[in-house]
Amino acid sequence: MTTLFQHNLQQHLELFSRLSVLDDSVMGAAQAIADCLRAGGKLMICGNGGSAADSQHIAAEFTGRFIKDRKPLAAMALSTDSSALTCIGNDYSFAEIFSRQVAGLGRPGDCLLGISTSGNSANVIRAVEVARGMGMRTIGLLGRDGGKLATLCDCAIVVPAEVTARIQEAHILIGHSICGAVEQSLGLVPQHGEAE
Ligand SMILES: O=C(CO)[C@@H](O)[C@H](O)[C@H](O)[C@H](O)COP(=O)(O)O
Ligand SMILES: [Zn+2]
Repeated sequence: MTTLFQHNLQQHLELFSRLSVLDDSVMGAAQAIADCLRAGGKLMICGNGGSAADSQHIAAEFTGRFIKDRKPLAAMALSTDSSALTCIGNDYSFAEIFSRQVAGLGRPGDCLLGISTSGNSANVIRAVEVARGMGMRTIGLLGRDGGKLATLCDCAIVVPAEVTARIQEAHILIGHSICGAVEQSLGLVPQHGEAE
């Protein structure tokens, strides 16, 4: 009888063994973000629950540091301001908690990264709709069949799995990879494999 941990580990390893199919979409997303930052734009990130945590984790890799010391990069999570979230959720609707921040803080040329394992969270969908209307680039970090966000986003990264926890584990690998690839594209760190 395998333990729950062994079961989860097998699922995780099986999924991760298939993730190289996402190489083009992950590197395409990194290129879009690097181009945005190079032009003076910023990256906004949103998601619910575990994906809210992933949003702030990834944003902090940009503004703080990832692996090596380098200049801060412009990124922000839209899941962290409890006053904005409760005001917008209370006075408007929960579906608007991210979109209203995008409308207030976003600028044409900025990027929005929406994280959703189902691809169907209404507040992430609204944020992407508003961002698109403002001339921002939109990237979906998704799972399952990608949901509604798969067709709505300029770039969709759809983790081919059904279990929310496994999808989230893949999302953070992808988030780290995007951050590293952006640093490389901006010339802030050596290319991987180069002597350091
Ligand atoms: O972390 C987990 C489950 O692993 C949960 O908090 C999960 O993120 C929440 O149920 C979210 O509301 C799910 O939303 P989404 O990924 O479908 O957009
Ligand atoms: Zn989780």
